[in-house]
Amino acid sequence: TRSTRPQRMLKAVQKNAIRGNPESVISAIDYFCKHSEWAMNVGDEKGCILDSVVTEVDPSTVLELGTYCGYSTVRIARLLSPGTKFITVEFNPASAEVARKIIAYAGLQDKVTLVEGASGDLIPQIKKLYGITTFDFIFLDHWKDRYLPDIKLFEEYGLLGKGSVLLADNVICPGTPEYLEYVRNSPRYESRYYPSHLEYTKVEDGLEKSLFLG
Ligand SMILES: Cc1ccc(Cc2cc(O)c(O)c(C(=O)NC/C=C/[C@H]3O[C@@H](n4cnc5c(N)ncnc54)[C@H](O)[C@@H]3O)c2)cc1
Ligand SMILES: [Mg+2]
Repeated sequence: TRSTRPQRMLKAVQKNAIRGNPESVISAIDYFCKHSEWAMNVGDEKGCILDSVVTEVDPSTVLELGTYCGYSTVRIARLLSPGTKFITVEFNPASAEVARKIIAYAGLQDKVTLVEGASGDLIPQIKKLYGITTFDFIFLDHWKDRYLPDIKLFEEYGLLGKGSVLLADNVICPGTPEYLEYVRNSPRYESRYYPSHLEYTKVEDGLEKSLFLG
């Protein structure tokens, strides 16, 4: 049967990247997306903004919603200090399997806990299951209509602390209007928009960084 795009992306990583070298895995995926098949990774342009925010926050606890193939997982994990707790959530088993292999190929499997499931089911259990009280950094890149309900779950379950940073992909394209309206108007957040482009295209897109004020 025909392979899937994530499987072809994995093949490209295994063929073109150097095992244990996260930079080469990132470059191999970006090359695949630019020259073979577009895929919905955060990409190199927005990826550099992601890198700078992760470096600035230097988090001890990280949550990513929407692992997909693990591209942003690798970008984030390669920057984390030893001992950082990093959970990434993916509900499509096929995507999760490809992501596990790409993360392992980059040599970052010991830094990442990939949880298969839906964010809405997992978030209420994170404290109990993983002993995490609050997240220092959260990257949202899953279904766009889940951003708002999930940030409300973070608040409800006390997973945000003063200074927690949320970074949301695709706030322009595909767009997350309700989420943007919420974080930009809530007195509990200080938000800033980072203009960029939809991965591997010239279409306008950007990231929204929101600081939880407590
Ligand atoms: C019109 C249009 C279409 C597409 C684009 C291009 C474009 C550009 C982008 O950067 C994009 O991030 C997206 C996009 O749709 N991303 C959705 C990403 C989903 C992945 O996350 C998984 N997932 C989805 N909800 C959950 C959830 N609750 N719990 C756990 N995992 C979840 C899925 O299993 C997928 O692995 C699209 C631009 C414009
Ligand atoms: Mg995205």
